[in-house]
Amino acid sequence: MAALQATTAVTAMAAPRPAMAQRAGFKATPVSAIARPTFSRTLAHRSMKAGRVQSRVVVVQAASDKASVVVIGLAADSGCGKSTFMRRVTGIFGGEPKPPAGGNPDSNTLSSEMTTVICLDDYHSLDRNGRKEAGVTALAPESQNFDLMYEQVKALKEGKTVAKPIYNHVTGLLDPPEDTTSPNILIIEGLHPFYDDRVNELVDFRIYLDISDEIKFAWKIQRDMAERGHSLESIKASIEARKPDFDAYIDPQKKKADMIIQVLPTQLVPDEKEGKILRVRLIMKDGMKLFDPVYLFDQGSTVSWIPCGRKLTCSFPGIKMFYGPDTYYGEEVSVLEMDGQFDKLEELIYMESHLSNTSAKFYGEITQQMLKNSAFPGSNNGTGLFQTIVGLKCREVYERITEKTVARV
Ligand SMILES: Nc1ncnc2c1ncn2[C@@H]1O[C@H](COP(=O)(O)OP(=O)(O)OP(=O)(O)O)[C@@H](O)[C@H]1O
Ligand SMILES: O=C(CO)[C@H](O)[C@H](O)COP(=O)(O)O
Repeated sequence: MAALQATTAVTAMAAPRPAMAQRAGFKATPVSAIARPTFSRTLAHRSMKAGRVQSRVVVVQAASDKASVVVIGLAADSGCGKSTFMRRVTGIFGGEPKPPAGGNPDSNTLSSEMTTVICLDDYHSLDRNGRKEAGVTALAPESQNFDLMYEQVKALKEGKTVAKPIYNHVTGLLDPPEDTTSPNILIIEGLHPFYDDRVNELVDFRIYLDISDEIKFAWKIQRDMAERGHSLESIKASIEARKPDFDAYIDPQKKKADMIIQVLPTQLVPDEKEGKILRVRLIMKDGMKLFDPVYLFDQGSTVSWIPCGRKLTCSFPGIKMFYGPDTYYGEEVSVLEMDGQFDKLEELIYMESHLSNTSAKFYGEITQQMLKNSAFPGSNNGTGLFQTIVGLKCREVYERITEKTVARV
């Protein structure tokens, strides 16, 4: 059975974490003033046989003067739009996210000037063959190395460099580790960012993409059948095989999330099963120190709004917005909902002007981001709109924790 065993010994001084900024007392510091780590040396002792990687990884690094690394967690099942979401979020911080230069072409890591996105699939402890032999899915906790995940996310948060394993989705094997340096914003995305309490504690802002079974199925068919040549039966079988572990280990993480984007079939067209028109809900925890929930018209009220008419062009079935307070697993939340889709993306500015607490830095920033990313899936509906708003919230969380100002892009 293939297994990855890695121990990470880290000798470095942890940078102190500043007290959380009070909103009123922000001091603007240019992004260019953010310090980078000064020195890093990695010793990796590896022995590799077919299907088996044993790795002892020692990261030695001098104390970093980095003020604070903000960790954002994104949880979702596979094929639920994490990559698309990440492109929207990282775009808000500027720069083009790229895999590590000159490294493994199958690396799952994407870095830009301010952000690094690591995929938690890299902490699979069993490779594809190992899971097959053990009779477990990739969603099961026994397929993950949570000890290493915790050590490395903690080290990255402390400004250190780590030798992170790579799960190769092409070969299904665990590849030799890649050096990962500490960014300003670390995004951990995957199946289990909030499952292990130690890892969960390190996360500053938790996001969950909750895609209903009907829509997940429609997206899987679209991608795996149309683009990857899989049969309908094999897609159905793969979804069914994953379902018990998804329900047991992935889905419950949404209770721990600060914001949830829930994607459901539309209620505007009876029996619409193709997943083309979506009802999308942004569920936001109330009373959080690091962000304020978005609201429509009047905070705390319950509002239903059909924006279609003279100011917003809508073809059938139109758009219906909803906003109101609710409870979610016993916690107070605010919910913003959009059912339907836009005809003309540039007219989104009309809807944007009725939303408050969006964390936009200027009038029309949401519309500008949506137009910039108009080729991404979901750009004409609530998935793109709410992913963009959550991206702006990521920036707000970063600015509140670090007391730095991110330049507008
Ligand atoms: N908002 C959306 N609207 C419509 N389709 C979408 C949307 N987001 C994703 N999809 C569909 O789902 C597929 C998977 O999206 P994406 O690659 O972003 O997901 P993922 O969670 O990163 O997947 P994986 O973990 O399997 O790599 C896309 O190819 C697209 O067909
Ligand atoms: O759920 C998943 C996370 O994206 C993958 O299925 C898991 O990582 C296993 O990958 P593969 O199917 O390439 O062996």
